[in-house]
Amino acid sequence: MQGLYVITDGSTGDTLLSKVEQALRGGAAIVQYRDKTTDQVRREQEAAALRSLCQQHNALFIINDDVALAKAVQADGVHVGRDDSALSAARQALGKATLIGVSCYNRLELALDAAAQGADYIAFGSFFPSPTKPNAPRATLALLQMARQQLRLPICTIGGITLDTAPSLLANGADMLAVITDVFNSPAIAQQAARYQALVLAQVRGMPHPV
Ligand SMILES: Cc1ncc(COP(=O)(O)OP(=O)(O)O)c(N)n1
Ligand SMILES: Cc1ncsc1CCOP(=O)(O)O
Ligand SMILES: [Mg+2]
Repeated sequence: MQGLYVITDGSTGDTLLSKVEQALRGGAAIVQYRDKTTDQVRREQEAAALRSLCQQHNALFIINDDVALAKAVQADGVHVGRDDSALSAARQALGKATLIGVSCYNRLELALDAAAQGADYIAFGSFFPSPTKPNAPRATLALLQMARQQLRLPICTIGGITLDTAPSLLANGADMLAVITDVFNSPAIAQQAARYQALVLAQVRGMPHPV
């Protein structure tokens, strides 16, 4: 797993679909549906629509928090944090073929534990002040470097990421850049997503080839 990982910004209905479609056109590799409401009917409709949109663009589709919804719409994966289902329960409900991502905040020990329990990727953050989650714990580039050395799993970074800060995350071992505001608040979403994908490609191309 690698590239721009966009997370929906709370938009609903046609606005949501249009914003995600633009991000996918720009090259987003992964889309997470993050909707904190309890409107189950709308949530299921939107998740199903986003799933087909992602399929059309060969992007992975991940559901935030809700293991049952991920199962209902056959999403590619689910993302869980400390207030959500345990990784073991999510794995039991979803099986081996579904991706499970785990939030590890600023704690390497959580990531090592998640890796040992079979997580498919782990996420650290917030790396920068986040307009979406201003009180999120702050992670450092030093933590990211250590995690890169100790973990074989794909590493996702999140929190206040912009085009200016993204290169520092990629240079220190991030595989994925999870972004809400800097993509979905952009007046030109597709172009903004394409700029992120270009940064990821530049990093991959600049990396020394394994011997
Ligand atoms: C890719 C990614 N990383 C971290 C989070 C945060 O998850 P969590 O701590 O469960 O907080 P909420 O997003 O549920 O408020 C995420 N969603 N995605
Ligand atoms: C869900 C989440 N977890 C830590 S920061 C964050 C929000 C990231 O959004 P933004 O890109 O707007 O800072
Ligand atoms: Mg959560």
